[in-house]
Amino acid sequence: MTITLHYFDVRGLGEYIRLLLIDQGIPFTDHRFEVFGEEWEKLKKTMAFGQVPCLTDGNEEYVQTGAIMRYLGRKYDLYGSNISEAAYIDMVFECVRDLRMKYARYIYYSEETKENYDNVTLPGILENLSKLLKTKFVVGDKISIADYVLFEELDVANTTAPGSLNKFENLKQLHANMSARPNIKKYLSTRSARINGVDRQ
Ligand SMILES: N[C@@H](CCC(=O)N[C@@H](CS)C(=O)NCC(=O)O)C(=O)O
Repeated sequence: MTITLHYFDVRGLGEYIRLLLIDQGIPFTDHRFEVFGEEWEKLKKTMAFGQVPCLTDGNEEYVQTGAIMRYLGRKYDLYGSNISEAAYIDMVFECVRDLRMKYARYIYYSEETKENYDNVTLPGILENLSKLLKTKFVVGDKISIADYVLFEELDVANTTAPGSLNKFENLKQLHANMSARPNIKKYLSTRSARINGVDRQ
């Protein structure tokens, strides 16, 4: 079965999925297209909710980032060992999604100033995430879908607000651990994609 990820040529929500597939050494086609370009306008009409990311696996087609990540998590054993671990993974996952939502509101709709985002919103959520991260990975020493989303958002924070992780030793350590994983390290060394669909970060 061939897996294809359809997403814009930016990191955005698609990057969580790319990181998981790359880290796990799962072959896939990384189908990228220009943000709001001609190809997208055609593709949009075929998408269940008119949005991406979209993952096809054989004849099946999945949309909604959380659904795709959980599908891959279940398929490749990256979703904890029991329902309690899965719930913890979901807690972190949803907290990270809240952070992305705040970032999106700030970057796309200017709902807050950069100063407020960097000094109040971002550190507030990082503090919550730091409290949730008690072990090497989100659940013990086994990687899960939550580690990929957390890593991506920490990396975004580290780029858009340099130094923002400094107060949170465990988040910094997770960022370092994830960056050092061989497949991720190789990918990061060549990645040039923008973080989002607009020109500022
Ligand atoms: N709830 C969806 C949101 C997906 C979403 O907002 N996709 C954006 C890109 S990140 C999109 O497709 N925008 C283009 C459009 O709406 O035309 C998810 O989590 O996947």
